[in-house]
Formats: sequence, C-alpha cells, structure tokens
Amino acid sequence: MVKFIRLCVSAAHETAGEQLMERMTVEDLQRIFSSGLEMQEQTEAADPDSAYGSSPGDTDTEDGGHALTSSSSTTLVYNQELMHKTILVGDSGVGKTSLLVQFDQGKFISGSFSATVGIGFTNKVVTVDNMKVKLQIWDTAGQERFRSVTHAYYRDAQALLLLYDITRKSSFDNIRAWLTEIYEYAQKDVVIMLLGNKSDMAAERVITHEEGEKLAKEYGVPFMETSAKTGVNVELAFHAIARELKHRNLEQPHEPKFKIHDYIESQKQKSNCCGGIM
Ligand SMILES: Nc1nc2c(ncn2[C@@H]2O[C@H](COP(=O)(O)OP(=O)(O)OP(=O)(O)O)[C@@H](O)[C@H]2O)c(=O)[nH]1
Repeated sequence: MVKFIRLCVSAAHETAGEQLMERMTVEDLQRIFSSGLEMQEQTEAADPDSAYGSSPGDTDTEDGGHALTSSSSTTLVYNQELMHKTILVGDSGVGKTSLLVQFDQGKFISGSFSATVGIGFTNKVVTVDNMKVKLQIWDTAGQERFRSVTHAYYRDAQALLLLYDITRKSSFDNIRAWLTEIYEYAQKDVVIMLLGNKSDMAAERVITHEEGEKLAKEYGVPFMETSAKTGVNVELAFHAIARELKHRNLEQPHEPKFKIHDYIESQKQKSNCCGGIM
C-alpha cells in the first residue's frame, strides 16, 4: 500500500522527472505531502509499508502490546505501540536516502545520484532489551528549495539524524545552519545525532573524525562516522536513537539516565572486537 508520495528526479539528466520538478511549486508539494499524511493516518492500523521496498519481516508487522519491566520501587511500562518519528536531514547528496536504504534493506544502490524531492518515510522496528521500538524514519530533500516543506515535519519529530559528507567541506560548514533551523523548528527535547557519512571514501576525506567530534561536542550531541556504502555504524546510529527514545518513554525520576554517548562508545568498541549491537 502506498502511504505517501516520493518523487525522484535525476539531477544529472534532463528526464521527465526533472521537468516535472521544474514545474512544481512548493505549494504543489505541500498539497501532495499533506495528502500523503492523511493517507498515513488512515492506514495507521494496517500493516505499514516502506517507500524503499523493505522486506515484510523488517517492518512493524509484529504484534504490539505493553512490555513490563520492574525496578525496585516502580513498574516501568513501555508502550510498544508508540511510533517514534525520526528525521534524516542534511545537505543534498550527503547520503540520507542511501543511509535509510542501507538500514532498511542492507544494501547500497550505487550509480547516478537522484535527488529526493520532498519527503517520504519508512517504518522500522528495532529490538531493544526484547522490546519493540517503532521508528518512523523520514527521509527529507536536502535541496534548499524544499526547506519550507521539511521544516513543517520537524515539529513533531522525536529524533533527528543530521548528516554531512566527510568528502565535502560545505556540507560540514552548513551543519551550524542546520542546527540553528532545528533549534528553531523542532521540539526542545528532540534527540539529535550528528553523522559524518561516506567514511569509506578515505582518499577523498576533507573533514577529519576529530573535527566532526569537536563540532558535536560543542553542541552536546552524539557523533559517529557512517558509511551507507559499507554499512559501517548504520545500524548503531538507529539502534542508539531507538534505545534513547525507549529510555525516555520509561524514564522515572529515580532511574539512572540513559547516556547515549556512553552507549555509542561502548558499542563501537564491541563492534571493533566482536560485532553485533546489544
Ligand atoms: N561512497 C559512498 N557514497 C555514498 C554514500 N552515501 C551516499 N553515497 C552516494 O552519494 C550520492 C548521494 O546520496 P543520496 O543518498 O541520494 O543523498 P541525499 O542526502 O539523500 O540527497 P538529497 O535527496 O538530494 O537530499 C549517491 O550517488 C550515493 O550513491 C556512502 O556512504 N559512501
């Protein structure tokens, strides 16, 4: 079932798609996207679908329900029916769609670059401590002309993955502007994670790991380098987000706070030696 509209156009060639995009106004796109959202609401109870053709087993087809865990003083409840909206943002071409396809389908589609027009989503279930955490992951268009469309989606986002391309300085320099927009349009407590993508392209690297880390530290957000091509750290990024969101929804005043930075560091060390995300 198609639940939203996602259009791709070739950025390299004069295709029918490109001509279509040229004729479309932001208002046209907003109309299309809001009808997509209505469809999403109507189909919430049905099996979700993926914009990127994920396999049925990957999406949230499992039974929901309420999981119980106990602490010494309280019973903590995590509602596995909750859907956590997560958005991928960053300059055009940094690899947002590729990252989502890698996480969703475990593959990398190489070839000519097709810029995303507008926005689309994929539902994924991540298992955290034997509980199902549902992520609705939105892939946005990085091009400036669609910015006003994507801003509208920040408001009810619970997590934002902000990407730059380690081989393109401008995409790194623009991170501050992206963060300014995020702070303006998103909720105050949104989970933000900075990702330096295309880590496989070592020979073309212009932004060091340390530079990425320093910027992330300045803003107090977790950071890692990823490769949508090889899959390095892709699962970890989404798992860390899922774990943080689950903990936030369990949080009790006397519970120790989940520390996403520490979790990422411990998992990086584990995957270096033994593989697998816990
Ligand atoms: N080598 C390498 N190439 C990548 C990686 N991620 C993306 N690419 C390539 O970079 C180009 C842009 O990737 P996309 O995923 O379409 O970028 P995007 O951020 O979604 O772009 P917009 O839709 O315009 O916002 C494509 O040619 C991808 O194949 C990566 O991790 N490694």
